Amino acid sequence: MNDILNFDHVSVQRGKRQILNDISWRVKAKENWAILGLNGAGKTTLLKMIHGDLWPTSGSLEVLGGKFGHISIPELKTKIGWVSTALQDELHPGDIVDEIVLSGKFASIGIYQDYSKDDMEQARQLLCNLGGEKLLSKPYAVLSQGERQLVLIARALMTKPQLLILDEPCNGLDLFAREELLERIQHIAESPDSPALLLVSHYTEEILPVFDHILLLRAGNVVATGQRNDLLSEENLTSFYQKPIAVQKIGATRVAVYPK
Ligand SMILES: Nc1ncnc2c1ncn2[C@@H]1O[C@H](COP(=O)(O)OP(=O)(O)OP(=O)(O)O)[C@@H](O)[C@H]1O
Repeated sequence: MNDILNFDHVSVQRGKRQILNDISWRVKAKENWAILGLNGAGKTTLLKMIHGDLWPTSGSLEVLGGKFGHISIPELKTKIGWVSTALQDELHPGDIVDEIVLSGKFASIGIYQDYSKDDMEQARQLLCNLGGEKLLSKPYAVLSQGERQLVLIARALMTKPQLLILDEPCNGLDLFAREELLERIQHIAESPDSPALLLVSHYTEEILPVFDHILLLRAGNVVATGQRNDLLSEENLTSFYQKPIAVQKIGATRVAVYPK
């Protein structure tokens, strides 16, 4: 089976600024990864590259078995689900939820192609599976932040992607909406045909156990990659953030961290 991602000495430079520096990172099939890094570490740049929105300045990158330079980027985009609050800004307030979900089939913002009854049924089913059945005919503008995220996840799943990117999916959610969304994500991860998941979050408590691997990114450099349980220790995170860090267990499997 192909790797999901294979970064081989990838760097990204803008002007004189090195945004990502010599990244070598492999994500194998069936692995789910979380990326941790402070503001400006380069997480969004990394995600944009995976999504084909920008190219490495040097090094070689393979996404879902296709090497950049040899693959069709529009085709790649249909294999990747993308959920981010930044995407919300691109939607039009008047768009109706079913159309937003359907647009995922074409990896576009509006619907520019014909869709079938089956597509419509799939969109409905995806929203129902996420608990959003009541949202189908609502305009996007009236949805709560949590509901908007559900719609974006349903949209991202329309093409049955091989990789689902969740860029700070809990941004702006209240305590309970966040737990609900995390439960939905857990549910997706546990389904037999789940895509590989890639999560970016600033908060370790959002890194569910299904995210079995972690990448620590600091100032454009990969500081560490490894198993979730190994990396989420006080010692590792103190060394990563370069400040004393306390790690507090939440329940059996999750942890919160804060500066000491
Ligand atoms: N096109 C560009 N030209 C110059 N600098 C850029 C460009 N794009 C990003 N940067 C810079 O690269 C750094 C990394 O940006 P990026 O958005 O990838 O960080 P991030 O880890 O996603 O941050 P945050 O957590 O705040 O979203 C930032 O300092 C940003 O200002």
